[in-house]
Amino acid sequence: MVIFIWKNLLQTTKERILQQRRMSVYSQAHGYEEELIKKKLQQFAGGSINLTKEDNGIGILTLNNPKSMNAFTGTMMLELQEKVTELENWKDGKGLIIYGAGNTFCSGSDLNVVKAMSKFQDGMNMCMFMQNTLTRLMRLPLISVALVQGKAIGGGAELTTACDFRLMTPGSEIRFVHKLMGLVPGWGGGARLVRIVGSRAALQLLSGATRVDTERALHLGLSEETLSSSDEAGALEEARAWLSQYTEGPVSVIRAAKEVVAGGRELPLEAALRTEKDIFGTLWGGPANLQALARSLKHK
Ligand SMILES: CC[C@H](C(=O)O)C(=O)SCCNC(=O)CCNC(=O)[C@H](O)C(C)(C)COP(=O)(O)OP(=O)(O)OC[C@H]1O[C@@H](n2cnc3c(N)ncnc32)[C@H](O)[C@@H]1OP(=O)(O)O
Repeated sequence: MVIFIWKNLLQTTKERILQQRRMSVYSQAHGYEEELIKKKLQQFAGGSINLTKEDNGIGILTLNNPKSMNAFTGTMMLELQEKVTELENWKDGKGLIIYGAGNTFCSGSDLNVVKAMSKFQDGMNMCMFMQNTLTRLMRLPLISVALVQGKAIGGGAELTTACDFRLMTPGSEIRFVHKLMGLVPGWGGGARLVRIVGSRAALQLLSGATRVDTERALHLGLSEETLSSSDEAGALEEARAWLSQYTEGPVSVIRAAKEVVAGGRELPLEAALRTEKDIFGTLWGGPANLQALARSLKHK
């Protein structure tokens, strides 16, 4: 019995590691040294990333380092990776809201970490670590929303692009300040921005380090909506209500919808079509499908 449980546990762990690798961009083959960068990031402590999983299937991820405008310390980067793993294993999840504590979103990497990691290989490893984490976040079978209050700067702006949608509160802004630091985005925010706003607008935002206010974000399609609340509790409630219009319904169907879109977003057409067929197959003749067929089929 003990051997059976042990073997099962090993198998599950192995499957999880394989799944994480499948969802990531970089491995050792790309010169990525994950254990080394994790050890280094551990040295820069402070703040936290908190996750609450609500009964309605919506997860709330809080960036919590308000004294530094929620800048990412090393341990926050590590915690973000852990929370993404937890979300990958949350089978009842349908949606995710990411927001920052203290009425502001995130001011990117902690500048103390940036300064201490100025060696080439450290920068490359940190870049690959964050790209892996944010790619896995983007590929979660959850409909995700970045709730932008205050400022989303540098890596904070990049994080918003790893979500399916962005909602902004009055007076908030998104700004890719990398040019002003002699850089370009490194957390995958440049590549994702092109897919959200198109290459011309993305080039303007990166090469101009342009402040994107709520009006411009709406115009560019970077934001879905400007919320009416400016305070944390009110904005969070509005974001929940906005998201719930898309997360209402059976878990299997909502997650499948996200997976089909994620495939369509990233894969060449034929591969996306095959992915869609496979996901369709998981629903056809399933409980949600049969229940719907048994009900009235008029969609008035
Ligand atoms: C490798 C690039 C990386 C990436 O994209 O991958 C990055 O993200 S690099 C970081 C990019 N971000 C910045 O450069 C932000 C720098 N900070 C600012 O421009 C301002 O602080 C701002 C606009 C975020 C907020 O300005 P505001 O006037 O509203 O507040 P304060 O400046 O007084 O800030 C309060 C407090 O927070 C500290 N702070 C803010 N951002 C960071 C940060 N990224 N790292 C560390 N600390 C940060 C700021 O120093 C103040 O602390 P205090 O002790 O009061 O001086």
